[in-house]
Amino acid sequence: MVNPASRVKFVKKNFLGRKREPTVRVVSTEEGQDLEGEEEDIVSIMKEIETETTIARDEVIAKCQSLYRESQSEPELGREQLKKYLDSAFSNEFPPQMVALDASQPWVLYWTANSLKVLDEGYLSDHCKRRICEKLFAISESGGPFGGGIGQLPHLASTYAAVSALALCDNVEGYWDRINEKAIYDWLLSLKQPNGGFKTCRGVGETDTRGVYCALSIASLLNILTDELCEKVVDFLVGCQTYEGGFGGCPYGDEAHGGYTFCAVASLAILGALDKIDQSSLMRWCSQKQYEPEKGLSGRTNKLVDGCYSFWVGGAAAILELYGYGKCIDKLALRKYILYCCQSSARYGLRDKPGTHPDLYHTNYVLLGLAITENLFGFSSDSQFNPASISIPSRLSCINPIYGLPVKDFENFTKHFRYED
Ligand SMILES: CC(C)=CCC/C(C)=C/CC/C(C)=C/COP(=O)(O)OP(=O)(O)O
Ligand SMILES: [Zn+2]
Repeated sequence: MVNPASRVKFVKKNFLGRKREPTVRVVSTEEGQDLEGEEEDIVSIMKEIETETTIARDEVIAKCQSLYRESQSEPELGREQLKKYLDSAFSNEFPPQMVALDASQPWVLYWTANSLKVLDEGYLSDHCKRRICEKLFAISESGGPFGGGIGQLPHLASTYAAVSALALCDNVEGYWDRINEKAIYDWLLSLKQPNGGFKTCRGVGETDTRGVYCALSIASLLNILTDELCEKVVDFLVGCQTYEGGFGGCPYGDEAHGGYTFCAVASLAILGALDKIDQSSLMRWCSQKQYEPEKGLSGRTNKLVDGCYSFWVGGAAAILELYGYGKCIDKLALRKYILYCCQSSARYGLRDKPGTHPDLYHTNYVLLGLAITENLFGFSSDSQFNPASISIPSRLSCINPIYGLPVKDFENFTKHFRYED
């Protein structure tokens, strides 16, 4: 048998490059130990591995529990407050401290418009739809691909956000007919890498599952998904599933994370290749991201719950449910986390967790997560998307979990590019 101390030394020297000494502990697995003793052991191990994150988690738990105790009945979603918050994003200039969003202008449009439409299909006015399209076509007069703002290089993430935002605008002023599918297709092909991934930007830019998802979402919405574009993409994605069951950003060598996992699972769904991965370890991983007593979802092992993973992990779980693999998260518990812990009367908008400020990104993904808790996803016998509603109050628009868009908008947009009505 290998001596545990020399094994640790070997791992440390050859694989980890650690600066801190690892803790070695021999745990007895003999049967017949009394339960009391086991509990004591678990407590002492937990104390020994106290870190900045475990301390922060204790604080989050205390805040969530206090909110859960505050009101016996589940709080309602503050629709009117949210509408005001979202409308104000369209009518006010952003303050200078938000300058970093200059490279994410299509994202801001998508988050805001999508949140309004998930709240209520009628909340996005025709005036706003026109302004969104005008802004996007000012970024790319030729109809795509799109950069993050005027004069910026076309990027997969901003083109994904722009196309998603346009999908919400109901072909107002005929803008859908001005989208340049051919230019977008040629550009997507130029970003393709030999390993099956997509570079996010010509010349510069990283290659990971986010880029794959953006490329496939754009191409499938616009009906330009060809075999050439899809070549080796499944291999790239399959290689991103880690030993934990979730997906990292790149094949063979990345930590499983909710954001990358959503991108991989949604991409595999678009490619009809969910059967190529280990679904049961993926489902176990998704379940393990939901914590008690917080009830929300975290993005990776031993990290904190955050409202946006209601969609990144909740959406991956909804896609698995849609394709008949069963349930892997507790939707009613997630709903509780969202309604009790992600909204506050002090500030409009939805947030990551108690103690953080709301923002447009979290508002969109928390709302998408809440929408997921209101439906059971599945297909009808003739293979049509056929969600069933769960009877709970606060009906949001039913969403397509693969695209993060209301079903109605997804259907109108994709029909347009299939039949050119
Ligand atoms: C379509 C598209 C572009 C999707 C983006 C998906 C997404 C949210 C990716 C997240 C990437 C990442 C490593 C976050 C870690 O943040 P952190 O370390 O601050 O958070 P954590 O502690 O919760 O892991
Ligand atoms: Zn977040």
